Amino acid sequence: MSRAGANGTPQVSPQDYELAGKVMLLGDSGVGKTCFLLQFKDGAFLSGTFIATVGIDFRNKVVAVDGVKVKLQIWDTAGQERFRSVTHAYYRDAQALLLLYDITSKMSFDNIRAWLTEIHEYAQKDVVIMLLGNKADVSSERMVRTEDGASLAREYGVPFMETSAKTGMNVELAFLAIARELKQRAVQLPDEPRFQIHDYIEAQQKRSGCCAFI
Ligand SMILES: Nc1nc2c(ncn2[C@@H]2O[C@H](COP(=O)(O)OP(=O)(O)OP(=O)(O)O)[C@@H](O)[C@H]2O)c(=O)[nH]1
Ligand SMILES: [Mg+2]
Repeated sequence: MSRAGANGTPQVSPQDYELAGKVMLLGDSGVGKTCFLLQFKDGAFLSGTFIATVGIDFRNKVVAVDGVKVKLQIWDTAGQERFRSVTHAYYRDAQALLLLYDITSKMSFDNIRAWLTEIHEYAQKDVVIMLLGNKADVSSERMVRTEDGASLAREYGVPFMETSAKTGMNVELAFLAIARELKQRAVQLPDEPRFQIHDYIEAQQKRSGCCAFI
């Protein structure tokens, strides 16, 4: 996390935000990373032909956390194996990683352990990780049970949610939870209780009447 202006980018001027953090989207090709980012950025879903990301791309979005503007610089990586060496180079700069699988693809879920091994190899030790089971809207083709996602996340001590880049379910919550965690790390007041990302997600999901699986 950096103060505004320390690593300003051309797309958002420094006065538009007070803190900045880098977030990376990871997971197998086709799990919905690009759609997840576009849903958050533009509130739109691109259905139809799947166009696999080549290499890496990023988008900025500024969100407000308790009156503090946090600029999330979100890196959308290619899930295809042949781009791995390109994306590895970016892990070290990331403060947060959203790791996605597709609930309709057992293989994408089985590969999560390998992704976590890569993360431990290449990312910063204190990186914030969140596991997301995407495409929750296609329940008829579900191949991964919600409990299995939740128990894998528990095993690794990371928060977990099912999401849909199509309907927008839990998309904003995932990014807001990350922004809040990054803000708390950057501006921790002495008497302020430590922010707990798990508790925050659970409370937000209860408020929205949705499902907490963390
Ligand atoms: N029903 C449904 N389809 C989705 C969802 N998210 C993505 N898709 C579809 O899944 C396909 C792959 O989505 P992408 O976002 O391009 O996948 P990706 O993870 O970026 O793939 P790579 O760039 O190759 O790593 C597309 O055809 C999307 O329309 C979702 O939440 N629900
Ligand atoms: Mg993509």
